[in-house]
Amino acid sequence: MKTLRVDLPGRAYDIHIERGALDRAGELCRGVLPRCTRLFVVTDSNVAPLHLGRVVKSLEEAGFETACQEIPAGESSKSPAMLTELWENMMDFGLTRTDAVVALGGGVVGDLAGFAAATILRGVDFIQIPTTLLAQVDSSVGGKVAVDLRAGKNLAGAFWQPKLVLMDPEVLETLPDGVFADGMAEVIKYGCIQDAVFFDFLAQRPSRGEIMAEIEHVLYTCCDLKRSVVVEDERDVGARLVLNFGHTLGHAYELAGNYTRWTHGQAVAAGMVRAAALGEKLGITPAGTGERIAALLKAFALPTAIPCTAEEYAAAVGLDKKGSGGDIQVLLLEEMGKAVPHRMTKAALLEELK
Ligand SMILES: NC(=O)c1ccc[n+]([C@@H]2O[C@H](COP(=O)([O-])OP(=O)(O)OC[C@H]3O[C@@H](n4cnc5c(N)ncnc54)[C@H](O)[C@@H]3O)[C@@H](O)[C@H]2O)c1
Ligand SMILES: O=C(O)C(=O)C[C@@H](O)[C@H](O)[C@H](O)COP(=O)(O)O
Ligand SMILES: [Zn+2]
Repeated sequence: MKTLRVDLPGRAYDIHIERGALDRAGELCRGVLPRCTRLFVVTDSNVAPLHLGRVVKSLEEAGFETACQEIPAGESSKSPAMLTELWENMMDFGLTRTDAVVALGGGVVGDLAGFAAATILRGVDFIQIPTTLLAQVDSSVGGKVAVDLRAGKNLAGAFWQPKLVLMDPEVLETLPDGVFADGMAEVIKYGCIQDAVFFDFLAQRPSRGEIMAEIEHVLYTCCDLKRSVVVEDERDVGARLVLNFGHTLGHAYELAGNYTRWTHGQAVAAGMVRAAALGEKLGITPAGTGERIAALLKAFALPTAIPCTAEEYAAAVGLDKKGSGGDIQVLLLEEMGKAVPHRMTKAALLEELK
């Protein structure tokens, strides 16, 4: 069992990593929600049959009254329409300001349920129980919650920190290989942006079996890296920007695939390789860095290039939250393990991407 503290003033919380933790969800939630009587649990159609029963049993044994909403699995559920449905069902359940929302699932469930928690009754407590590798190493930590709009990804959202992140590495055993690989894209991202030693550690373990043999170390390392930047810059204006490495172009690839062709992890994988190539061309990233990243991504069958038109790049660059006016901050690697924001005009970036 390992615990990390996200030490934000007034909003500090633990990331609890423990095999079998799903069966302790009740007592662990009770520890951070002493006055709560009702829990509204959001999960999806794949996770519900696999893991929901154990969680609800444990929550009810700890004295919580529960209601569960199972959303259809997939990115299309991260929508304003689904958010409205959640709000209405929360009120029908009788949720009050001292009650809470539980997100049991991957990044889609976490982002959607988290935004519902941030907004219902002007904000109620929220617990993250991430069940994908991506959600465990990235989306459940740091409080970015959102839904997608027609125009693009994560365009309506909030910063709303959970009261607890409870992760059970055993739930990763039921993941399809492709979903495990999506998580590896964000795992590899941490090596690229913050920790060259961790990148080498991953490069020496280029398979699901080898990563799972060290899973507690992997989860702890990624969450610790994310925790460190979130504590420094919760609102994503400085240090936290590094977590967006590969995402400006990644969001363009998700858009190019109409949010169905490519998963977030796949799009980020190709986005990191393209960003490394851009950095190499601009003389900021050491030659050969993109190849090293691509080789590791390929070991997990992740794409290293995704077709995208100039219009799709322009649309995504225009919506990127790191942009203001005609400028954008692109994350580039100064060296393996060190990402830096690089300010350039949107026009110059689009020219480079041609
Ligand atoms: N908030 C953040 O900081 C942040 C960070 C990274 C990504 N994201 C968002 O996260 C989303 C992607 O998350 P994701 O990759 O977890 O996708 P996802 O939530 O769609 O989950 C992927 C698939 O795995 C299934 N699944 C989940 N847990 C399972 C389990 N234990 N066993 C079997 N199947 C399981 C799901 O039903 C789904 O079909 C994107 O919307 C992305 O924008 C947010
Ligand atoms: O937590 C962060 O900060 C991140 O940027 C993590 C990313 O992996 C994640 O995909 C995030 O949702 C992207 O946010 P956005 O601000 O680019 O919408
Ligand atoms: Zn991401």
